[in-house]
Amino acid sequence: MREEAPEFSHDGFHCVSPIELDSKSLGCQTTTIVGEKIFVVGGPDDGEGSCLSVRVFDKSTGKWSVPTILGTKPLPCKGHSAVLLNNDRILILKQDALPDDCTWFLEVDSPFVRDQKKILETEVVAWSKGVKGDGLKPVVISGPSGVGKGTLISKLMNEFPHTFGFSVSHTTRAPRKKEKHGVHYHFTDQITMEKDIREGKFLESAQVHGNLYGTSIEAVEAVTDSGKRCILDIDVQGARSVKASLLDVMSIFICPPSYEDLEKRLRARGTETEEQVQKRLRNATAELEQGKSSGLFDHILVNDDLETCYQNLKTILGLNESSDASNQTSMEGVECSTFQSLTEKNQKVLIHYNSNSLESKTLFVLDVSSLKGGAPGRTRGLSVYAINPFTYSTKGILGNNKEINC
Ligand SMILES: Nc1nc2c(ncn2[C@@H]2O[C@H](COP(=O)(O)OP(=O)(O)O)[C@@H](O)[C@H]2O)c(=O)[nH]1
Ligand SMILES: Nc1ncnc2c1ncn2[C@@H]1O[C@H](COP(=O)(O)OP(=O)(O)O)[C@@H](O)[C@H]1O
Repeated sequence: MREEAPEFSHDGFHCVSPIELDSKSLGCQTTTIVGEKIFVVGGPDDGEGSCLSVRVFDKSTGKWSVPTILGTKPLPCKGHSAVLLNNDRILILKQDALPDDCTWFLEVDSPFVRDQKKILETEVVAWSKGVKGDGLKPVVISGPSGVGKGTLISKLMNEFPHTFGFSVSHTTRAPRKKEKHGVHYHFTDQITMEKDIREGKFLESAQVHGNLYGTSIEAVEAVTDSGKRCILDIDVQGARSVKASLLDVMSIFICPPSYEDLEKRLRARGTETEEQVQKRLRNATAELEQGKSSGLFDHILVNDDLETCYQNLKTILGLNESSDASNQTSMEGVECSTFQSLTEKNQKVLIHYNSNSLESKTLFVLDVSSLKGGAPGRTRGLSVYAINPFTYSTKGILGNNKEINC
């Protein structure tokens, strides 16, 4: 599926049309046609591997463009193969990548990309890493200031360090004494943050207690890409925005046993001025009303006795004392170093190896019929299984297939 397109030129970088490229001498580049557009992934090899750059040729206007690219980008690789799925995303299989980093999706017309195109009024594509199995939904934890969200999250992360990762938000509020930049928050200023929000870098953002807070897409993807379940500590407005977004989450609202207890905890923490304490307590009334009544949250927990609340949280999250549910998302067993091309038919993608290695290798099929999630975040539901190349014929599995080579 290759088509003529004129010479691409952007910011002084020149590249011949996709049809003329010689992948051996110029590095790995794939072209994929989606309706009126041709998506070109990768470019001339600069000696450090292809950076999987993306360019788009619009057949209707005859113009090239470099789209806005959302999501965490894949690390460079020696080469890749590409195949279009569902007319809205391109499956990219990286060569010589670690097993849990070889399967990626470049969304070109998914619901998230369509939304972002409207907001940003430009060509948009989004990267999303593919993971085996259903993975686990990110967890949103909300509740009024001082209710104990941070305390509960710390306990969870200490007990299950390999399972959970914290989504580090951005905020314009000043750091507290023990808070570290990049660990508790990315501390930033209003102008920078507003610019980043306009550029589509944030999954959600809200004005809370007089400061701007927000979850960047990168913050969530950094956690999910490390194979951990993402925890977001965000306010009720943020929880509402996330629920309305395409990120599929589990949401939990934490209540205090009483308003008086909340006030006591907030004052005992001693991190806010009296004025800030008053503001947080005033806001707590509305937050509690919204949190409890709107059906916004999947679960509501009362944090009276800390240990009891923590055990209830663990039950909701499906944890028991001895299990650390990490590593559920690895793609172990998939050999990414020697494949040559992909063939797709009926939502199954066959990974072809070069003929020399075929005799000693097992073939793998990626079943993409039950994909879930996607940008922003990972694409879950990928199933991988091996087939014996000597007992199955390619045609038998896939019928008359189309093939896209690197
Ligand atoms: N919407 C949104 N709220 C956030 C985010 N990060 C933190 N918050 C919320 O902002 C509020 C104030 O947070 P913070 O200043 O750390 O105070 P604390 O909750 O009293 O520790 C809390 O309700 C947090 O859940 C974010 O990225 N987005
Ligand atoms: N169940 C509880 N009982 C008594 N104090 C608590 C409880 N949970 C948390 N705290 C205390 O309340 C204060 C506020 O908790 P924190 O986790 O900072 O709240 P949040 O993150 O929701 O603002 C902290 O000093 C914490 O030690």
